[in-house]
Amino acid sequence: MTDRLPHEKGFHISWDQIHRDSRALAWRLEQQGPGGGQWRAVVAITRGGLAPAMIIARELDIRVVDTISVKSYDNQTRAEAVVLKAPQAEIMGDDGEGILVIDDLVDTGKTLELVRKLFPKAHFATVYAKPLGRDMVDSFITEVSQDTWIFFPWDMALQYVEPYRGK
Ligand SMILES: O=P(O)(O)OC[C@H]1O[C@H](OP(=O)(O)OP(=O)(O)O)[C@H](O)[C@@H]1O
Ligand code: HPA
Ligand SMILES: [Mg+2]
Repeated sequence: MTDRLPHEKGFHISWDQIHRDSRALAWRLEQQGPGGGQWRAVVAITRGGLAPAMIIARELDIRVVDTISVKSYDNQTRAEAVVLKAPQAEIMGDDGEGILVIDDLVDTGKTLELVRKLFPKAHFATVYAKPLGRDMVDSFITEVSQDTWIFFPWDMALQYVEPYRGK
């Protein structure tokens, strides 16, 4: 299945912004570990979840960090989500209880739906969320509208722009 979603607006996130928003998410997650204690591990949904997961693991002093690789988009075109690499079975346990699964954003929710099926008791957190996928995530920081495409700093480069008052 593939479908092309219209994205009327762009939301451009700087490194500074994702750092601040990921820290805010870490602080929100601090009290929510199993029994109010420490999370057993952080699992990043690669690739987009890697940078936020690193910041969150650092803030919460979690040293066990693993990844699950899910691919679901080619540029702005959505395709069926597939797991390309699973996290270590000993880390995840039977159902993911006590594990913090981190992604940069939830859009349609298909990626998280797939990971949730595998680890139903994990806690799912994203930095940004769109309305269609919001119910798939347990914690997030900022919501944007469904017709907004979020541009992350790792996908962008600084470049010259002409002055507003041209020649
Ligand atoms: O809620 P959904 O509609 O499933 O979309 C959200 C997912 O899509 C993007 O990943 P992508 O599959 O593009 O891979 P990437 O992280 O490697 O860029 C994003 O990083 C999320 O993981
Ligand atoms: O808005 C988005 N931005 C970047 N990657 C994405 N993957 C799904 N939605 C998005
Ligand atoms: Mg991703």
